[in-house]
Amino acid sequence: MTTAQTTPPTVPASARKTALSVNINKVALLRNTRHLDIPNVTRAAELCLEAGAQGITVHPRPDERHIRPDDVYELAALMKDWPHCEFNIEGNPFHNLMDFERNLSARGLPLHQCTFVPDSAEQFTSDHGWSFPDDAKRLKPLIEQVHARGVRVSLFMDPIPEAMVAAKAVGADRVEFYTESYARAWSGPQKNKVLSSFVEAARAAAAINLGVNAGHDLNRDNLSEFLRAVPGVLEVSIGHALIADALELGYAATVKDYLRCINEAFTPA
Ligand SMILES: CC(=O)[C@@H](O)[C@H](O)COP(=O)(O)O
Ligand SMILES: NCC(=O)COP(=O)(O)O
Repeated sequence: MTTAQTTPPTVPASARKTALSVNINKVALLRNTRHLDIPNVTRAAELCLEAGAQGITVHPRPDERHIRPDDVYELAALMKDWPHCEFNIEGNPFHNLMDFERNLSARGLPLHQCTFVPDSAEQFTSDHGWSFPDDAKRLKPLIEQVHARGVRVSLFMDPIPEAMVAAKAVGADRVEFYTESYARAWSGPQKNKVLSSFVEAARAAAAINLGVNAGHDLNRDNLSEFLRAVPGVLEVSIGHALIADALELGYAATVKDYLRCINEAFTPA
């Protein structure tokens, strides 16, 4: 029995409150502009966890523009002190992601979730999900390898209802909805139309017991409305806007305000 296939949750996904996983890529980006280890990435993660974040996410890109290999292993060591919180690593499994997953397992360091993202090595930022059926055959064995080491697999996906069955068929435990289209539409007339695609995709995922995460360009303005509308989101991973907010408010106050936004979505209107 792997972690990925552990006993189903006692609380139905639709009733569970969404977990906040803080992506700390941008702390590393700032750190990398000097040779001083300021700001310290691990300390940033610790402060976010102390403030109530339920997880930490990193996306160690091949060009090491922000998160570097040492950050991954130091953060995993930190997570040993936070057994009820999760460590999520994002990346392209055909680049460097599998090496991190294998090495963490070999070193006995915690890793709870791998999020497969189809980014090219030099991509500016993540901007699309996996394509089915094109990607199915090559993804399936990698998902099996990660499962064999007891780690959950989430596939970064656009909110396409028909694609949920294909994601489940290749063995994914969850999908992570790429939410940039929602963030871009949030202040305009297309918001509800765009939001409905996420609602339909979430319903399609729930119908086949496929978990739903979400992330990219979520912030304190758009988060509550998304979670109130889209059923059963288990985890949001938020980095860019949250770290920008923390430059103004500090990590602790910022994390608590994002948790407030999440709680607001689960509070009857
Ligand atoms: C997969 C995704 O949408 C983001 O988590 C991604 O990690 C952002 O990467 P950058 O922080 O390099 O823009
Ligand atoms: N998977 C999304 C993530 O980890 C952070 O995305 P963003 O908030 O930095 O856009």
